[in-house]
Amino acid sequence: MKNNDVPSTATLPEAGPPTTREHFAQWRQAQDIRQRTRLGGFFYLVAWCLCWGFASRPGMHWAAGLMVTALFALLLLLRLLHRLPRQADVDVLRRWALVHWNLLLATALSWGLASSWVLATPDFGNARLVAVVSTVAFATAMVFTFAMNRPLALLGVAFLSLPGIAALAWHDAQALPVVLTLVGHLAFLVLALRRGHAEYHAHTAMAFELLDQRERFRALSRTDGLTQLGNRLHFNQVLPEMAHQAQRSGQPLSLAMFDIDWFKRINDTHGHAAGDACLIAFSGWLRTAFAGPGDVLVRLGGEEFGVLMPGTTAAEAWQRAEAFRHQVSLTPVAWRDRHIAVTTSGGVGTYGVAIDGEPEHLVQRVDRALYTAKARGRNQVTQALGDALPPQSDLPFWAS
Ligand SMILES: Nc1nc2c(ncn2[C@@H]2O[C@H](COP(=O)(O)OP(=O)(O)OP(=O)(O)O)[C@@H](O)[C@H]2O)c(=O)[nH]1
Repeated sequence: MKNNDVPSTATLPEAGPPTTREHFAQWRQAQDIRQRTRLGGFFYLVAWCLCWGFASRPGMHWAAGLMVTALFALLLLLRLLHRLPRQADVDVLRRWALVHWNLLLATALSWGLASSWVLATPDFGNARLVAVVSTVAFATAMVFTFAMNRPLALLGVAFLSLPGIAALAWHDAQALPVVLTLVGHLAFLVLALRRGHAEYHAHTAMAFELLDQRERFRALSRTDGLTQLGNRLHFNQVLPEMAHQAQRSGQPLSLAMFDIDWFKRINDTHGHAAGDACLIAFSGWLRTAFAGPGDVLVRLGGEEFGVLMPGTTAAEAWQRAEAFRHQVSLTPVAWRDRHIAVTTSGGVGTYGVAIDGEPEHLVQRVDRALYTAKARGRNQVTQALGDALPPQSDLPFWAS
């Protein structure tokens, strides 16, 4: 971002949600998957332990049972350990989601195979009911929790349900009503997934619209409509941040304030539209003259402008302001068939914790310097009291 523009929708704070539609959708999906996957792994482990523990002859299958327990414990651990990357771009998020989906599908397939073993093995006795009920619960949860990715959720449901249904149909002729009920439930889940998927993405799109509009309004509320520079609200927000940053980094932070001289006279002589043209031209000159990295330009109100220059010493700031003033005095504003001569007065100051304390004090010092420049006859730049004056050798030739 160029700092002389107010923050756009593409420049949210680091911790905020992404600001492009695709990035936001991917970010939100990853967040939802991460949040919704937390408890899932526990349920599979618990359901398996119930099946195994309530088998009528559990001792017969201790080795296999233990291995399945270890498998679900491992999958649970992997799901918990697979954390979301911070500040990730779209591709990183997409890859993360894919890896996590693989863990979810591996868990679903493991459950499908384990439950089919339970259902096909008479030793498990009443635990077979636990397996059927758990399968129904897991498949339903898969549809309602992970509807964001329809094909993968469908695959998960198939992994969870089909092995058990096949085992029941194959090994137990009396289970036909149960099999039919499970197939009916499966059909309901497919339909529910279709609707849930559409609703999930509609909701995400709406959330993005709201966020985007909020950012647009925020940027608009901080932009001056005539010059498209930041406005005073923007200035009031960035000044303390930049002062704090300067304090932390030990780098200087300078402020220049400019006021167009005899602006009322320009309005009265050439009309309000000509005055507006001067303000627009003036802001364009500011953009050209103060295009340093991190420079922040604002229209403080009326015909008054401010420039925050991070990493700029008092002497450098004064030189830049003085060079700008000189350039303005040489460049008339072309408006219709006229050339309107414009001059500006300026005040310059550098933030110092010892002198200023609060950044607002720097504004007062620079404002006073600006009024001194006006009082001394205009078309000049004055250094704020408390700042070190630039050595004479550093002054440009026209100012010495
Ligand atoms: N065209 C135009 N005029 C504006 C705008 N905002 C403020 N003004 C005018 O700017 C003028 C400012 O006049 P003053 O505050 O008296 O200052 P000045 O005439 O520049 O005199 P000094 O600052 O003392 O040199 C007023 O006439 C305002 O109406 C604007 O957006 N467009």
